[in-house]
Amino acid sequence: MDSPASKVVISEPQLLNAGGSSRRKVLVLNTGGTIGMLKGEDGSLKPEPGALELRLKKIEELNQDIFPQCFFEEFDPILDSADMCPADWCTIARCIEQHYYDFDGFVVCHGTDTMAYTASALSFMLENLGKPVILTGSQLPLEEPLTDARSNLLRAVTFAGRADLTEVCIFFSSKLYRGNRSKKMDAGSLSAFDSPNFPELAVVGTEVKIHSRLLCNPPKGRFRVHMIKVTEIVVIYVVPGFADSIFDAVVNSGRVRGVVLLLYGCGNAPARKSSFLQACGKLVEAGIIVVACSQCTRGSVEIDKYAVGRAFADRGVIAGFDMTAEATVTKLAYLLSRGLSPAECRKAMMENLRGEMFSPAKTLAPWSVTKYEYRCLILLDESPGNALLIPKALVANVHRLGLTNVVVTNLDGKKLSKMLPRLDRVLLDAPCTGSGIIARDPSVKVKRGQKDFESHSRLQKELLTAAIDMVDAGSKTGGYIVYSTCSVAVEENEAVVDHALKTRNVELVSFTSAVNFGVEGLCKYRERRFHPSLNLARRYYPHVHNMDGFFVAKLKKTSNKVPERAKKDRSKMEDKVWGEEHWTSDFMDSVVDFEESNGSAVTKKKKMTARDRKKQRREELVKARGYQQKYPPKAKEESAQDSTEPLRKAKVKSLKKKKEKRALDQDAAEAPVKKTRKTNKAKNRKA
Ligand SMILES: NC(=O)C[C@H](N)C(=O)O
Repeated sequence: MDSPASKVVISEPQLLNAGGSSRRKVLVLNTGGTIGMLKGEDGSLKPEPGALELRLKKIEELNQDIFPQCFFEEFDPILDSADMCPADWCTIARCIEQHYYDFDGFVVCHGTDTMAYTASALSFMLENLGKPVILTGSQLPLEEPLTDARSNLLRAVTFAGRADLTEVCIFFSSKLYRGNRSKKMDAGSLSAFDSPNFPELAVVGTEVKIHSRLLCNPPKGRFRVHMIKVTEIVVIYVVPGFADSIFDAVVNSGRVRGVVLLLYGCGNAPARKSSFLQACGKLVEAGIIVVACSQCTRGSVEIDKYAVGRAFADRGVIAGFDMTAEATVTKLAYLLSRGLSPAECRKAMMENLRGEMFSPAKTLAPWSVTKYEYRCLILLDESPGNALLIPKALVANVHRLGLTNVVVTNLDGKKLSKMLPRLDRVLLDAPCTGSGIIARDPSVKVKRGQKDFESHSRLQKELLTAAIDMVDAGSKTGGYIVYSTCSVAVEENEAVVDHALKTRNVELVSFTSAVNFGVEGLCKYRERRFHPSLNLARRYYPHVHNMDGFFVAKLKKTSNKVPERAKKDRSKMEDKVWGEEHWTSDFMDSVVDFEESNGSAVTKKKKMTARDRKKQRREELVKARGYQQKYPPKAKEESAQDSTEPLRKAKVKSLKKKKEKRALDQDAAEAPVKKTRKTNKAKNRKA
């Protein structure tokens, strides 16, 4: 740390653009680099204080609503990044700490040459970071007409305004990378960066594609800043036939605290020449942390894969797995600066702290397995039996979780229990209707019908039963089944678990204290009743928990025996024979005759006569014409009687009688006239 550290004049940061204060606020901190350089008289590029701020203020687009409100601060002096040192990383970290609660995000303008080191260092120094810190720069100065600075900076600012990013990133040439995974790969290209062992977090094309599942989880603790004070770290790039005696100098100096060895391939070095091996042993004995990284940009160090590598592991050299050299060096410096003992430091070096590596050690923690030799089987529910297509997102998730020894298959999940030995744990994230994503995709409301819920529920019950059958109840490390769906439907959640509780020897158990949010599973829903222990399951709702709707239940298998299923009543009747020879008098007496009055089903079944049909049609017609409403039946109190039918019949009868009588009277009245006419006619004829 020989060069003097830069300072940030912490005053009031300068506002760069107009716009309402309702916009998110981003602080742009210029540390230097080509982005703000100007050509000197000799034609060489030099950092020019104030030049970047001036240029930025002229960018009209920054005033548009899509950009956050930007404020500006600058290093004093601003530096070519080749001149930056850990003290400058501390200056950046301090500036962020100072303004942490004033801004929603931070952009650090930085030279490209050591940007990956600064990004890695900041990722460790800023513990529990809950806001985006985006480093960016350019290969050409902002002054140049065809510069890449402008688009890099404008994009970096928009990413810094996002609430879902809570980590240190590098944005360069249309891609957003995790800071401690990135590397400057090209000295001349405008796409200078890459993150060789980890997918990019976002890609900018005609639209921005964020790979949300790769992002670091929001922090659970308070934001804290740690400074890097220990810088006595040596990086040795191993080449064939080099002199081992230089190691003595390292050991004898008494100052070196850490050594990063850049070895061949997956962590190999010459072991036949025992002097190198012995020298490494001496370093470890002296309390120096020796970490092996690879000279290859892609892949991971597996120090014990080859005999030559194993010899180093036996001497206490630890693997840096798939970390970049930049991340390894800065992580080592950070851990040593935190005052950890060599043993603690070695342990932490192999743990994944900020997404910088995928280390088995870290991922084993939630699985509470102490060895690395475990296997994770991932079953895809896509097209069972067809050629296996592993989705990119799955690969990315495996990386994110740091899973190793993963087997992916698309065999039929219901048959899997017969193909595998008993397992310790199974996580069944069952295929579901996805009703929980309603907030993100409201179209599920119309896409899913009752049949989907029923069919999914059936499949889920089968899969959960199969998953339980796969687990060994006697497992010392597990015997657990976790069932989850991204649905909020009772049919797909509580009903499925309840079915498992009835058909297998399992019980619901509570989650660890880490799962400290969500609401309890339902024990009753409308007419349905579930096992009371279903309150141990957890439900998550989009409108309450600000996430997709989700259900999760943890089951512990209590026995490998499959319980006898309770027989249904009808099974008792199976041995009854309905042959004629069994029609004994007793049997015939037991037959129940349904009375017409109370056996509505029987009456319904009675064949309708033409008269009945006519009557029914008439009633329907009357109803359709609304006569009932216009002339409601008077007999309200009459309805209190058993039936209105006899009354109605009596009324009809009397009406009929009246009608007949009237007709007779009419006939009687008409009859003499006819007679007279007849007599007249007869008289006439006679005459
Ligand atoms: N493109 C650049 O920014 C390179 C410059 N030398 C720097 O790292 O500061």
